[in-house]
Order: sequence, then structure tokens, then C-alpha cells
Amino acid sequence: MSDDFDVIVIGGGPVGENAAARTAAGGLRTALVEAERVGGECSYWACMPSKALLRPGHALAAARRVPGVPVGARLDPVEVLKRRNSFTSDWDDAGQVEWAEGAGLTVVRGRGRLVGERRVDVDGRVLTATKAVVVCTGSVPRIPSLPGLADVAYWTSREATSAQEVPESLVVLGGGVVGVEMAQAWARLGSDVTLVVSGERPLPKFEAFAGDLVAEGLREDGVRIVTGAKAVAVSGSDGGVALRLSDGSEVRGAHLLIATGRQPATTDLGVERFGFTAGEALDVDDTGRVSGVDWLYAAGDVTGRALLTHQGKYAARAVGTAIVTDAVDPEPWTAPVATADHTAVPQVVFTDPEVASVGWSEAQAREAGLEIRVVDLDIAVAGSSLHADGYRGKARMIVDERKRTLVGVTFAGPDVAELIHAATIAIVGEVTVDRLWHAVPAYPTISEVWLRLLEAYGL
Ligand SMILES: Cc1cc2nc3c(=O)[nH]c(=O)nc-3n(C[C@H](O)[C@H](O)[C@H](O)COP(=O)(O)OP(=O)(O)OC[C@H]3O[C@@H](n4cnc5c(N)ncnc54)[C@H](O)[C@@H]3O)c2cc1C
Ligand SMILES: NC(=O)c1ccc[n+]([C@@H]2O[C@H](COP(=O)([O-])OP(=O)(O)OC[C@H]3O[C@@H](n4cnc5c(N)ncnc54)[C@H](O)[C@@H]3O)[C@@H](O)[C@H]2O)c1
Repeated sequence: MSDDFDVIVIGGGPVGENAAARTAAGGLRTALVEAERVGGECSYWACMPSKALLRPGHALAAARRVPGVPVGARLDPVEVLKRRNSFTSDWDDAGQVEWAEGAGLTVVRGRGRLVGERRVDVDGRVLTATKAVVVCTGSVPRIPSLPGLADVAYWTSREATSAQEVPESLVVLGGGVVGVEMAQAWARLGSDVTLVVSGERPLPKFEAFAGDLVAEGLREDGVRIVTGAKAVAVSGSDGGVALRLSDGSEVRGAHLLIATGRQPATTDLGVERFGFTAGEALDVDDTGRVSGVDWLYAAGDVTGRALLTHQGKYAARAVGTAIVTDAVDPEPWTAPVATADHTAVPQVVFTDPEVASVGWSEAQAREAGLEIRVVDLDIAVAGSSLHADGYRGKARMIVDERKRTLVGVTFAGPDVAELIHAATIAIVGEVTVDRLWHAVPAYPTISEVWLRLLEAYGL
């Protein structure tokens, strides 16, 4: 096999796969270098298995909210874990390799390292690229330096998404997205879960009402939430783990999940020779070109821009197009440019209730100095009351008063995920509220909340 390619992509997660598929489709000889499994974190230890663990609990809860639907008392963990395993293809990447080869990629197994201009060492074999190298190595868990942590067997998101048994009890440190999703998934499967968060509520990066509603949902599932807590030490305890907090109290569990964020996977990658620091993000422009190195590109978690599969894949499509078309300073909102990263990143937290947001939070919009108007509403329309008895949800719409366009939308409530794409379209398309008025939501759907938001705005 030749070691010469036009493009070498390091990292075969969802982002690397997309960048490579684009360049191959553009007629460029493309190598995809992967150290573990083609498909990356998302397919085997993140998006897919976590959502597969959550979905059965949501289905059961949804059925319980509609009288007349016969439902069992609890989930069947054996069947839930079996279905989760099928979503990860039992951690076998043969299907993804087959897809990659079908897309015209050369899959090279091994750990890639930049060893010179357009040169990548893969476990001793040096590949060269005529055009570009694209770094899509993703991210790894950020582990806090807690005394005692190195001496216990703790979980990261990998163990939390791939465990083959329901833990009797679980302490989750960190109330971000991984923390709340995994706390609920395992609580609904029968584990006794304690969630330790450093602030007033979980999900601090979202609007406060969203974190509050999710906290309510978790508590209803039996999750104990310890707020305002600073972990100071960890120790082994009765075959499990004890987490000591700054107020002197202790929380214990059979397992401890560290869910305190992620950091770019740039260690042992050779980035230092191009002026970057191992462990830090690769700084890129909107076409994905790495600052100061004209043949080096990056996309996805490794850039630290938006740690989300869909947004990383969007950046990958931009990178692939930029390489194929030799784009130089392309205009914003054209195919080789990931312009939406700045204003319209959608995210769904797949708890029950769900949180779905896009664009800026109120705090971010104010910090950016925008003249805004915030419209808050309970989600209480015919569609929501038919959807579930006792439906509880909230919506926030943030309007840029100068342009009369939306800059941020958040929904929190059962099954709001599918509402968010309409908001993404409105923000990306810079649709004015006056024009949005003519986008009539079907009756009786939960989307009618859009009409109520516009009425509350004054239309
Ligand atoms: C528990 C959890 C749940 C999540 N759920 C969601 C969700 O529902 N929706 C969502 O949008 N996002 C979710 N995310 C985030 C999502 O997983 C990431 O944003 C996404 O995986 C990033 O894709 P990537 O290709 O950049 O990186 P990764 O998926 O991390 O893939 C990087 C790949 O590069 C390989 N690699 C690394 N270094 C090298 C090297 N030197 N040589 C060769 N190969 C290398 C790795 O082995 C890996 O396969 C979740 C994250 C976690 C932790
Ligand atoms: N549904 C989804 O889209 C989804 C699901 C899971 C993860 N993700 C992505 O993966 C990334 C990583 O998720 P995450 O939850 O690990 O990170 P995160 O940054 O979302 O949350 C980490 C949380 O841990 C807290 N924290 C940090 N250090 C702490 C400490 N020492 N003690 C207590 N708390 C501490 C932080 O304040 C923060 O709230 C996120 O950016 C997220 O977008 C997405």
C-alpha cells in the first residue's frame, strides 16, 4: 500500500469520517488514521450508548403520563443494556470500516503523530500528504486533581456508557450534560444516584430555568442532588468510593463517575513543533485552517469550538470543501465556512425533561452588548396538554431589538428536542419576528408555543 496521499485525516470519529468522506468525494486520495475504533467516542462511549440508555426510561415515563396506557412498573435492565449494546455494535467497528472503505477512504490503524510538514507517523510508518493534514482527534475527559482519586477505580463517561450491570449506587461529580444524562439513565435503571454539583443547580451553561426543571425531574427519579459542593478528596470505602466535600460531609457510592468536562486530545500528537501546547485546543479559522500553518486543518472537539457531534460534522464538511476547492478567504455563510459556530449552535440535553437550546443565552447576549428583549413563557398549549397529563415546560425567546431577529431560544420540557430546529432555521436565516408570525404552527402541536411567544412579544 502506498504511503502517499493527498489528504491525511488523523482521528476517525464522526468528524474525521465526515472530513475524509468530503475530500475523497472531491477526488482526493484520503487516508483516515484511527488509533482505536472508526466511529470514535460518539459511536461507542458517548452519543449513541448514552441515548440508548436514556430512551427506554423516557418511553416508560411518557406512557405513565397518559392514562389508559398499560405500563409495567419498571424498566427491564437486561433488555435495555442489550439494546444499548446493539447500538454500539458490541464495540466492533467493522461496519464503520466497511462504510469508510466504501466511501473510498484508506483506513490506517494506529496512532498518528505529526512529524514534519505534511508528514504523519503512524506507529513507525510515515505517511505523506500532497495537500493537507486534518486533525480530528476529539477530546478526553478532564480529570480534576483530587487527593486520593488516582488510588481508586473511578468511572469516566466511557464506563458510564458501557457498563454491563446496573451499579447498586453511583456518585456523579459534575452537573454538566454528561452528569445529568448519566445520573438519570442509571437512576431510572435502578441505581441509587447522588449528583454533586458545584453551583446552585445543574447545567450552569444553560438558562437557569432549564437547570431547575432538570433538577426537579432528576429528584422525582430519586436522584439526590448536592449543590454548592466542592469535592476535596476521594477514598476507598466498603468496596466502593467516598467523596469528601468542603463542608466536611461525605457522599458514598459503589462507583464514582467523574463528569467534570473534557479537554482537547492534543497530547502526544506532535503539535508542539507547530507552536501549540499539548492538551490545549488547536486554534482554527472558520474554514478549519490551523492558525499559522497553511497545510494543517482541524475540526470537532479538538478545536474546542463546540463539543457536539453535529457541529463538529458541520465544521468537517467546511474543512473538506475548503481543501477540495482550495478556498482562500471564502465569504461567511458559504460551504467552506463554519459561520454558524458563532451564533447558532443547537444542543439537546436528553434528560426528561429535555432541554433544547440554540444561539445565545440571555447572559451571553447581554455580555455581547446586544439590545435584547427576553420573552419567557410556560409551555402550556393544547398540544402539550394532549401530549402528557401535567405537562410542565418553559420556553425563552431572545430577540435582537435592532434587527427584530432571534438570537437565542431555549425550551425545557418533555419531548422538546424536535422543536429546536425551527429556532435554528430562524436564527441562521435571520428571519424577523414579523415574518415569523406567518410561520403558522399546526394545531394541536407543542409547536404552538411559537405563536404564544410571538403574541407575548407583542405581535
Ligand atoms: C457521554 C457523552 C455523551 C455525548 N452525547 C452527545 C450527544 O448526544 N450529541 C452530541 O452532539 N454530542 C454528544 N457528545 C459529544 C460528542 O461525543 C463529541 O462532540 C464528538 O464525539 C466529537 O467528535 P470528534 O470526531 O471530534 O471526536 P471523537 O468522537 O472523540 O473521535 C476522535 C477519534 O480520534 C481518535 N484519535 C485520537 N487521537 C488519535 C491519534 N493521535 N491518532 C489516531 N487516532 C486518534 C480517537 O481514537 C477517536 O476515535 C457526548 C459526549 C459524551 C462524553
Ligand atoms: N446531549 C449532548 O449534546 C451531550 C451529552 C453529553 C456531553 N456532551 C458534550 O460533551 C462535553 C463534555 O460534557 P461534560 O458534562 O463532561 O462537560 P461540561 O463542561 O458540560 O460539564 C462539566 C461540569 O462539571 C463542573 N465541574 C468542573 N470541575 C468540577 C469539580 N472539580 N467539581 C465539581 N464540578 C466540577 C463544571 O462546572 C460543569 O458544570 C460538553 O461540552 C457537552 O456539550 C453533549
